[in-house]
Amino acid sequence: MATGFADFDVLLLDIEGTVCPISFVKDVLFPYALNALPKLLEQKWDDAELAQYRDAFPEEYRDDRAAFEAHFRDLVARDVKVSYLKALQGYIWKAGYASGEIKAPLFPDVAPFMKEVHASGRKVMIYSSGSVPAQKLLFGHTNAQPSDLQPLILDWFDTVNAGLKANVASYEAILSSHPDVPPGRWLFLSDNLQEVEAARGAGMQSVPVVRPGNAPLPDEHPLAKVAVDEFKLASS
Ligand SMILES: CSCCC(=O)C(=O)COP(=O)(O)O
Ligand SMILES: [Mg+2]
Repeated sequence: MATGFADFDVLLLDIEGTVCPISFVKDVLFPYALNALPKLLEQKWDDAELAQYRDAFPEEYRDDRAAFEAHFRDLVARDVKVSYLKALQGYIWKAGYASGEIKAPLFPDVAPFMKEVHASGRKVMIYSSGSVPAQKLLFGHTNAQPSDLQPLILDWFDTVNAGLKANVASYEAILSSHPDVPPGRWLFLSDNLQEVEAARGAGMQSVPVVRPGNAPLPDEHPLAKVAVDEFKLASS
């Protein structure tokens, strides 16, 4: 059993700053997509394969390659968590994971904790601003043993099927997709206090996690007192 938490039936995990360092997302994933973008647009601008991602962008960027690329770069620079950007990033990252250039560096306690929760018959689910396909790539190519942790994960949520992570309604949507589990039997872990507050607003248990590379939690915030540190998730 994990220490410090009330009992739970569902472990719902954020990704960036919770299961892996923020630097992996900001310094590896985002630059990979930015570097690959010009060639992709040059080679596939008119391809049906790219059309589903291109057509999800606002109308003013869909028919103008330069404007499209500039908009993509601007969204990434501002870390805007908009679904159409996240979908295209996930599509671009696929080649990086497949070639072995990208591998997700999970914090050392993550895989043991997920395995422990799964082995005890409880459920592990993911909720990230990254698209569900991007989440599956990440957990399919980790530094853990085995590298593919997808078999441990029962369900996946993003801004498309749940909504924005700071909104209480998004957690209510997640709860409604598993009506067999009462809200109080969920445990959501995230580095983001707004997300933790929103999950609590929907009736879930939720605490912030403290990780190397994350911004320090404000001392005066009541949730800082219940934050959990690295290496304390798993009992083993
Ligand atoms: C699914 S991996 C990419 C993560 C990502 O794009 C992102 O914006 C991270 O947001 P999170 O909600 O996991 O903090
Ligand atoms: Mg996060």
